[in-house]
Amino acid sequence: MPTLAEYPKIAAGKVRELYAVDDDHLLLVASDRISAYDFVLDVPIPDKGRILTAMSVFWFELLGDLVPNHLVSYDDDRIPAEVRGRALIVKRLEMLPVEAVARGYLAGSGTRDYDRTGAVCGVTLPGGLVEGSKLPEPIFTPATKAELGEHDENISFDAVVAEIGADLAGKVRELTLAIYSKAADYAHGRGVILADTKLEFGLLDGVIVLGDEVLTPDSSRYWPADTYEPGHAQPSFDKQFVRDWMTSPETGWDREGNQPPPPMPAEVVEATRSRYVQAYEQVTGRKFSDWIG
Ligand SMILES: CCOC(=O)Cn1cc(-c2ncnc(N)c2C#N)cn1
Repeated sequence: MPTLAEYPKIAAGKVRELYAVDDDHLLLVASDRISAYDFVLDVPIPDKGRILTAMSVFWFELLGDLVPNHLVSYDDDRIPAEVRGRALIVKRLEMLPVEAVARGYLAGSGTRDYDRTGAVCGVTLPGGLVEGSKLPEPIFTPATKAELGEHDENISFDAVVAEIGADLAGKVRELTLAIYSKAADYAHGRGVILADTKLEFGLLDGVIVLGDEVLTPDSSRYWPADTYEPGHAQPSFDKQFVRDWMTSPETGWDREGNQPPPPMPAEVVEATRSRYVQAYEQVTGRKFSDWIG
């Protein structure tokens, strides 16, 4: 069993790292770090990396008939013991330079673009929609991959065509909407609204392959279905306890400032861990205690 230090690190995000295993394989590692209000918090959420990795594995399996994916293994000798259960051996792809986003509901930058222009990424929407509105049908709202710490920028479908060509752009849109629709329907039946999701695709021998993490609470908005009510920001299934703590009077933290947030108390950490476990078990029907690592 190799150690993580033996693998060259080739990319790092706020809460994940990517390492080279060999010419054809990479190791995608999910940490226990959590990001809220664009800050990576000091205190980790125990098992967050394992829970979100188990979620990606579930969705790769459920979506296997829709699209090939880059997952090779989540449990083999190439995975160092220190990251077992929160790391995936994946095929090395030629990644497409687009964040493939599907939205079934209006939220975040989608609401901002809609309020300003009546459209999102050039897709005109009906009038009268508000934050949290369910869209008449899911829409493809691509974005550019921003540098670490920057926000992705929403772009039009035509901009994607200019970047990767009409054929690939069309296939990426079709796959993104099909994957989102199947996953959102599946999750809704289990009490979770997937409001939107961000996917990444790559090419392997000319074939489009689904990469990255898929349909996790870090790449998607997870809302509890039982409290859904358009007209305001929906509570996050997983991050609401953290957000409420950060903005509570007792912390005195200013979200608009640039001071790092205060360290989370243990009860907020534990409550957040429980929400990740609940999201996993409720959506997949699997027991997290059965997951490796
Ligand atoms: C730190 C995490 O960064 C990313 O996930 C973004 N990213 C993905 C790749 C990638 N590159 C080749 N093949 C792949 N299978 C993948 C994947 N996934 C590179 N950056």
